[in-house]
Amino acid sequence: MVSLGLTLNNARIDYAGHTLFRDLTARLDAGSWTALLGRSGCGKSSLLRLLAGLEMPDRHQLELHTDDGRPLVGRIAWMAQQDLLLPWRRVLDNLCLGDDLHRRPRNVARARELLSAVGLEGREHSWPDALSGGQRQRVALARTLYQEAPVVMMDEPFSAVDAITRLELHDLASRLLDGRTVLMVTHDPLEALRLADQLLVLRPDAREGYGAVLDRLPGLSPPRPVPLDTPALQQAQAELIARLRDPNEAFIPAAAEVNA
Ligand SMILES: Nc1ncnc2c1ncn2[C@@H]1O[C@H](COP(=O)(O)OP(=O)(O)OP(=O)(O)O)[C@@H](O)[C@H]1O
Repeated sequence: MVSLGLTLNNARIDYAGHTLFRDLTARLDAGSWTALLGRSGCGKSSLLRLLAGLEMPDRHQLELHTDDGRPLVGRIAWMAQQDLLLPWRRVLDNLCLGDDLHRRPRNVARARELLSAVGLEGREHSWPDALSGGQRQRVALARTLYQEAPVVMMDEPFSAVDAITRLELHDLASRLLDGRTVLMVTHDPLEALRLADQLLVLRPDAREGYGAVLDRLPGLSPPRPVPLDTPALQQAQAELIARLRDPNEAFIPAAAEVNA
């Protein structure tokens, strides 16, 4: 699969006459992983939905450029906090849902391969209700990968599972999504720092009526995910939390660890 970079300019959303943000600009390099952070209600999910071309109420605007100049439509996979598995379809049927909807032939071998990659070999005929939350998120990850989209948008994909499962999913996602351009909303600074090549932080703009602005912060250097015992990870986590609390706080991971 060919990696695809994106540039967005002049992103704006207004809800009920209130400006959530305007004039936002960002660059998602081909094959890179970007974490989108910010306080609750600042507009992260709305920005993700805008980029993904999902339905937006009220006034909105976006100039989105793909590196190959072709439309992004049909080249995005979406993964949400809730696994969004259909309870009346077995695991394999959930993976192949897109094929069935578009009346395309299924690639059952690939679906099985992906289920095996996420540790669910032999569960293709299970009902979603018979799986744990972590297993269901693994199916959701396999379904995201099955779509073979070069761009993946994820809205708090690992927030509903326990801490250890979350770490396991970081390993899996990082390995399996390698080469895709990923934009992930997360509330978890550790998750952002372990996985992302750059961090985008939405924060309130001091200017009246402007809504939120987007700050770009560098990620830590590879490997991905950054191992938990990396000293720079602990330091960067503390700095990022301080920065999320107060946008004037410095965020300067040790120079040797900076990826930008
Ligand atoms: N469809 C909508 N109509 C009107 N207002 C909306 C709509 N969707 C979101 N909002 C408002 O826009 C603001 C931003 O919501 P959004 O869900 O994008 O924030 P968020 O940063 O993702 O929040 P959280 O971290 O809590 O998930 C909130 O004040 C929300 O109430």
